[in-house]
Amino acid sequence: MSASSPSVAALAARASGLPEGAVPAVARVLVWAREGRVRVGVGGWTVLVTGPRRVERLSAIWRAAVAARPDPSAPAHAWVSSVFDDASPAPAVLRVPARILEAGSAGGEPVEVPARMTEEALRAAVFRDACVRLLPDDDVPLTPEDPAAAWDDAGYAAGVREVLDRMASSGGALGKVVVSRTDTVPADEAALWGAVEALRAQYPQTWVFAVGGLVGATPEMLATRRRGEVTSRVLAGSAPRGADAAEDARNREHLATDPRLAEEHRWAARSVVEVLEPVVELEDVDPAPEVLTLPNVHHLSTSVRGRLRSAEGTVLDVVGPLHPTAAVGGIPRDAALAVIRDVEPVDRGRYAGPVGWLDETGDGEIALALRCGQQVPGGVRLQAGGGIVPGAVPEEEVAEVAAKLLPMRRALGLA
Ligand SMILES: C=C(O[C@H]1C=CC=C(C(=O)O)[C@@H]1O)C(=O)O
Repeated sequence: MSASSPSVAALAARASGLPEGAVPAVARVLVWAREGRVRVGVGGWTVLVTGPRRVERLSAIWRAAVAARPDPSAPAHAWVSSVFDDASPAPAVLRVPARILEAGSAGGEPVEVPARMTEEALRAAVFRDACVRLLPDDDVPLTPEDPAAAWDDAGYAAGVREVLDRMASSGGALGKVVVSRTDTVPADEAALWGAVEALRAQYPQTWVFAVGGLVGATPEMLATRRRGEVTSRVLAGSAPRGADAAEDARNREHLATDPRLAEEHRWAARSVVEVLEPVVELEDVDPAPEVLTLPNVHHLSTSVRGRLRSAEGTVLDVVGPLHPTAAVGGIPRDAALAVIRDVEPVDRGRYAGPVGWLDETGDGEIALALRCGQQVPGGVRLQAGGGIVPGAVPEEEVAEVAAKLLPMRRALGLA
């Protein structure tokens, strides 16, 4: 980031037309940032969706709203953040800002991103769906929190053991379950804005986002769609960063060669390839993984790319059947989901759900909401998880999740 590029909070204040020094609430601002470029959206409308097939319904609502506008070909832009589990009481969110500003790494004046939506068009798009609420502003109600229900380290280790027991008694039917935990910390608005800035500066390889108070820096891209081209970045299998260069190289080498981690990764990559293949002409149906090194952790990473077989739909229609991938759910998917619902003490809400943006053509970028925190009354609920496969060691899993919580803890000034 260049010294002359504005902070995200300053950009949001400017987009909101606030006086010098005033800053809007994080939960009301939309952010999407990567490698020095940042977009913020403010004002506009909020669509809240509950019930099944939320990602596909968000796509249908967006397409209907675009088509219902006076000029359906004019630019339009929305942010989305869906829940991990369709059974969650928390709503999926479609935010349509009234104003969008973008700033680049080269500095210079922020530019206005043209976008035109009307309340009438959104009303026309949602009126048939009884499980949808259209709010006439930028408010996304925060869900109350019960930190007493959350696991501590010992609770998480016990949860991992429970999952390993269930795998053993499944006779091999249950191959992988991603288990996650929460950590609710106090944070005010200034700390959250500071976190957005710190994540941008420290994790340029990730996508930094804020939607309805869910703030994070995710390294995992479910799907991008751009003029018929689709890409996906699958992550699964992790190793800690070393304390020095030699230990770091050993950890990286272990990740690149360990058969259990390779198997865990292959499952996750296969689950994405199998879902995409019917709708995307893939360049390679058996792509090889690489090691992605982030400041806090190494990951096995596979890039999948190809061309859409049909121009219909939106990036959310690509994502709907993919979610939840084995990187956040497990294998087999439904059995793993049932275990997650049963074992985890706190509903995931929008953690590990699809998060990103899309435009009037249906193009966009939808990542997985990982390495993030959800603003709750008085603080932020951080959440991270890890893939559990037979042979996993609970204490190592505790350490892995701590490493994944670190970006947010550090960004909030807590570590
Ligand atoms: C579920 C998370 O990470 C997933 C993504 C990458 C690597 C993972 C792993 O190695 O277990 C997880 O599947 C999380 O960060 O909360």
